[in-house]
Amino acid sequence: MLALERVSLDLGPNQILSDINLTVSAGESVCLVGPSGCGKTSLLRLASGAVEATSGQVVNSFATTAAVFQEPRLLPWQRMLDNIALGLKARGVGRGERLARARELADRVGLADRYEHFPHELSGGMQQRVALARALAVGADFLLLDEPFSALDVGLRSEAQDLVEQLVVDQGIATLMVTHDLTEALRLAHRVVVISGSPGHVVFEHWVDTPFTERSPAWLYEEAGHLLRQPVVSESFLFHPEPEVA
Ligand SMILES: Nc1ncnc2c1ncn2[C@@H]1O[C@H](COP(=O)(O)OP(=O)(O)OP(=O)(O)O)[C@@H](O)[C@H]1O
Repeated sequence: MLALERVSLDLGPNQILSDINLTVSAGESVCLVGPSGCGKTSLLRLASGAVEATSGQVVNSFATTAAVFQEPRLLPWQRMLDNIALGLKARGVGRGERLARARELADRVGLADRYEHFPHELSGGMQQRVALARALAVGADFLLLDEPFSALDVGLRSEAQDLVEQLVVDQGIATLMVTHDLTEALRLAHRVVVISGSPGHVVFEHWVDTPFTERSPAWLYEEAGHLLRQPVVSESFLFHPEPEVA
């Protein structure tokens, strides 16, 4: 389980996050949405242990946490299988065993015919699937996903979402995912958390009770419409221009 209790974060002179209470339970998928700059990535960095809270408590009791970012961050000089096996190498797993495991994962993310390809020989969507397989290779029971599909076109994006849905539904992997896209959040989450303001704080939480199999495109748009009718949610998504200085 991940638990943030009354967490605040200052970076330099600025308070970025204020009084955040947030939990992610085993097997739970939580999506964070909110306007640009409200501190969503900073919250993931707190969850990963990359930064420390200025006050409050962050407890991550998942066995293995792994992260996937907006850009795939693959090693360009390594073939696809070696990229997937990177974390296993760092953990001292022998070459034969780690490549066997990497092959298994490449098959699972639909890249069975690309074992020997270098990253530049793969499409953006394929590279992102490699990044996901690399996170899974280390046996992660908790995935931090920072807008992992925002650079993909609509078709690839939907494919990648299917993959995350499988991880959540079939394998019970817990996820904390940042997205700008409310329909993506509604498709993949058990719970949608809206963050807003400066400093960022949780303004709304929405439990999605509809089973994953029943979340059709029509349902997603209707549900997003419902959510956006909540004033606190629509205000978060509105553009607030900086007041002009005379
Ligand atoms: N290392 C840092 N030092 C100082 N300020 C920082 C640092 N990193 C981020 N910030 C500031 O913290 C605020 C929140 O940034 P963060 O990237 O967490 O927001 P976000 O909600 O993920 O934004 P976006 O949706 O645009 O990716 C921003 O104002 C940013 O400028």
